[in-house]
Amino acid sequence: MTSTSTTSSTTGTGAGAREDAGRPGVSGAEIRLEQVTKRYPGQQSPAVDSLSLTVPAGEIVVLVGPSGCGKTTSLKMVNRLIEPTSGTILIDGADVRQRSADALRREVGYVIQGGSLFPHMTVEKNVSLVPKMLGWDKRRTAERVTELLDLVGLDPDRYRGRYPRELSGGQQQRVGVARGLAADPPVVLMDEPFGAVDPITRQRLQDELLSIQRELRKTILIVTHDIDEAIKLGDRIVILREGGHVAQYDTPEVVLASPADDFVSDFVGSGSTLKQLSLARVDDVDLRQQTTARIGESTADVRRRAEAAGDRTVVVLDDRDRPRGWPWLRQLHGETVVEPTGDLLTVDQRATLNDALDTMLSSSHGAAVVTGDRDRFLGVVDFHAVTDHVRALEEQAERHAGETA
Ligand SMILES: Nc1ncnc2c1ncn2[C@@H]1O[C@H](COP(=O)(O)OP(=O)(O)OP(=O)(O)O)[C@@H](O)[C@H]1O
Repeated sequence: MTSTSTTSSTTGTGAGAREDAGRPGVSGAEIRLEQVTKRYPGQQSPAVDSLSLTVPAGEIVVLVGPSGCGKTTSLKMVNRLIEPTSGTILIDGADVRQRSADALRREVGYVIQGGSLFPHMTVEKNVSLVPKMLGWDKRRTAERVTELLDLVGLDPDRYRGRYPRELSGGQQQRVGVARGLAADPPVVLMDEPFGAVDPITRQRLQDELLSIQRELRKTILIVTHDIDEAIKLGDRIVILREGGHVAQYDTPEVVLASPADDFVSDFVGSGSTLKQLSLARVDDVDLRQQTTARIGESTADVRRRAEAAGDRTVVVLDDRDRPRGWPWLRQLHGETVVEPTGDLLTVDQRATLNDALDTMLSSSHGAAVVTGDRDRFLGVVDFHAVTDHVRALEEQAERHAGETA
């Protein structure tokens, strides 16, 4: 794979992108910007100057760069919240200027920082806004709300009637994501979607977005100023410098390993082993198998199974295979397994090893439970897995240094 760094014409270069387009399971549509310029009235130089960029269908592409480099302007031109001064933007090959407002609403979801929910509307009303504008009937809209709240990890019965002020920042952001996905658009634009929440919630929301994307395979264009977020979320990242000029557009691996120039390497920071942990995902390492138990199951049976496997803990699952607790055997009292209390720290299989490490450090188990689609249990990631991975990275680096010496 090669890295591209050109300001005039930039397209995805990695192997995965093109092969995905049109493949079953990909519901996204390609976005193409052709020499797009935005000159705000009264400004000497353009905010975005002749930007050309192709976002392949079904991928997450992240626009990242210093403040004022034109990220938000570029994003908002895609759904015409800002009109370009010149140039063309195509979605699925067709010019966005030819689309009616309704067509754009259907095709492009929009998520911004904090969810920006209407405070006087319930969660249900907020999520139904676009379907209503598109004339969906009540039943279809209500079903869609249920489906979406479930998808973003909010119990529909519990949350649909609540007002935004009755939700935490992270929950409001989840509703914002649900609203952006409401009309099932092939393209979703996100502007600093997780900027307004604390770091742990941010990590969870990022994991959830990756998990949702595994199911939906939309084309998602995200703006952030946080390079770690870009590395974690992006199939590809676009590093912009002032004036919306592309400094580099490539996969996070290539950007980290071979920054196009000093601007990129300064922006990305040094390629330490820890940063490399942001590139590896939990599902890149071997998960430890772990005895599981069901709520209501005989405690004696569970204990026998765990002891036979040499486990001192069990992961308790609900009827949808979602982890509910992670007690030590000595904490299993009574005849049957009950819903455990206490901390259960989970990470999504697409979480980075960096996030997993953070989670493990705050767990009394020195490990974290790994979940996949719809929060289903997959196994356990522990320090051994991370240290093995670091060792492999170091060996690889030494070999590389040996070859180039
Ligand atoms: N409505 C406007 N009128 C005039 N100039 C504007 C307007 N909106 C943005 N700009 C200017 O255009 C440039 C790009 O702004 P933009 O918001 O796209 O950058 P950004 O990379 O998203 O920045 P940040 O990370 O700080 O949000 C900046 O210099 C900004 O001052």
